Amino acid sequence: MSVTAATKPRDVQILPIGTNTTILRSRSWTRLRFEIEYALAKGTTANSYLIQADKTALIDPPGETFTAIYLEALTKRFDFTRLDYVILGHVNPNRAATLKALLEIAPQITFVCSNPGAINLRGALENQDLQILVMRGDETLDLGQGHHLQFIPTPNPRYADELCTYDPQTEILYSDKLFGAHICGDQVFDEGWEAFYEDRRYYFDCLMAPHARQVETALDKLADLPVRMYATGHGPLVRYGLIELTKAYREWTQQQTAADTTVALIYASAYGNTATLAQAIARGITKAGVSVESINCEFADPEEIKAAVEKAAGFVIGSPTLGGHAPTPVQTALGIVLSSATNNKLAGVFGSFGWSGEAVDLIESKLKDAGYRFGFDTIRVKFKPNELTLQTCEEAGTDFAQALKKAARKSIVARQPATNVEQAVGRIVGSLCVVTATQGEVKTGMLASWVTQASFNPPGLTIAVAKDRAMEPLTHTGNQFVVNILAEGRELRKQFMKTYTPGQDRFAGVATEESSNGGVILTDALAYLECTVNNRMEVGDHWLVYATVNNGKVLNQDGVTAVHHRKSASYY
Ligand SMILES: Cc1cc2nc3c(=O)[nH]c(=O)nc-3n(C[C@H](O)[C@H](O)[C@H](O)COP(=O)(O)O)c2cc1C
Repeated sequence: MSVTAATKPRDVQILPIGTNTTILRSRSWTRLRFEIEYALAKGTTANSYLIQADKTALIDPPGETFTAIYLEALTKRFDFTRLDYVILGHVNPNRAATLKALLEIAPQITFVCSNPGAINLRGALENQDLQILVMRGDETLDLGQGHHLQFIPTPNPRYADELCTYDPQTEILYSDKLFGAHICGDQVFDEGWEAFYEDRRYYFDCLMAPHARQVETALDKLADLPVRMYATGHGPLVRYGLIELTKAYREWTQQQTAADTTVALIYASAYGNTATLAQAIARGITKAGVSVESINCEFADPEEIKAAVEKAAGFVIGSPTLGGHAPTPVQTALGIVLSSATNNKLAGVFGSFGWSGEAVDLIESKLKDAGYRFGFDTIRVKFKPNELTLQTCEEAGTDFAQALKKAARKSIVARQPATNVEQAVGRIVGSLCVVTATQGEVKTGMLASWVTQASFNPPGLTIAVAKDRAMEPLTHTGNQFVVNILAEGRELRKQFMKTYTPGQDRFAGVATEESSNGGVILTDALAYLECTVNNRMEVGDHWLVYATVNNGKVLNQDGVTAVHHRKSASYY
């Protein structure tokens, strides 16, 4: 049997990367969890580092799915009685099992983390007596032989305890969540870094864009360090493309902070489920060109919440239900929202619950009573989200953003007549197609008329996909889709011109078959083409997706290709 990503076992890859410095990459070849940041399904690596100078420090041991194999790999190369410090870029409950196991074999460990990290750590390990060195920004840690470590707190709403570590000996910045990517492979460094660009951008869009302001502050704090390498928490290390990636992070954050329309995304999450929903909603909003100011109300002060709500065109509140209530920080935030948000702002509510879900009901009813309009139907998810609930969240976020953009356009100008250029460009015609794609349980389809043959050998085509289309996440390099070319006639066209609610089945009532690449063939189409995405290019408000055609067939020999005629380039 051949070893594919789906069957490849998890392992730990070990390599020296600098003086006295080793990386241990815990590799997961398949999608790790149902969180939007893993949606490209390329696996990931949890990167940990070992610095062995006069003193020894271990940075960021992995989560519990790796506890056994990670410790086994380390035991073969390292004497645990020599381990002095464990440095944590952030503390998440998932790491607790590994840290507890480490403490058992090396009880002398001193943990090194930020102040909020220390609070999380004592909670996660259920131990108030841990030895912890708290790094607030000015303190350093000398491991000897030039490894005089500096620490830079880079907090954000999702990881309030984030801490970067800089080693002047090797000029390595241990950047935790910053600059990462979810990709698994044999390559440790980023030679040929352009190939990772798409994944890094997607990772940024999911994880960084909703708190671009804090990312900008982090970039400012890190700007003066002479860094030779970003030792990231996930994916290949950044060495060759360091300058370009730093510049790209600046540009991407500025795109967010400069956007005209903002949504305040206010939430709390005790166990991470509501935070996962928040991230998917944020992704849906930002991909439609509206920026998100995300606020974790556990760590935000009232003034910050008030300012974000006043500035925003809409707000979305998320809460878990704990003991029949919304947690106190959410109740406080709701009070601030009700007293500071005028009721022409668009509202949305979501949350994870276990059995009764009172928190979401309470927030929804208070907002309704206060007269707010809702940008999507309230989202209630039982415990952990799955692929479908995440898709629903993403699409709900996009609907929310589109409603805001529409309102903003209306308030500026009545529809302007098409310009000469728009009229002329509008005369370009394309055949009318329905592009369909499947990933796991998610099936989607969209009407497209910007489909063009692009190459003959291999047979290839381009499709322009608007950035806010539901389909967009399924059109990344390596994804497969089917182009169903429609025949003249309105039936199929009508089905896909409807407006769909988030997560709604777009194929209900339509005759379909499964294609050999797992996609959806519309049996009543004129022809279909099975394609694999080869490349994508950012072109203004669209992604231009180049795909090669692996298979295809004419289904209706007598039909004529439906063509989409328009009067102007400014609408579809
Ligand atoms: C201590 C505790 C109390 C809970 N109380 C409720 C409850 O009263 N009603 C309910 O629907 N779910 C309850 N749950 C389930 C949580 O709402 C559920 O685990 C949810 O996914 C947590 O979301 P979070 O990960 O964003 O914190 C409770 C869970 C815990 C741990």
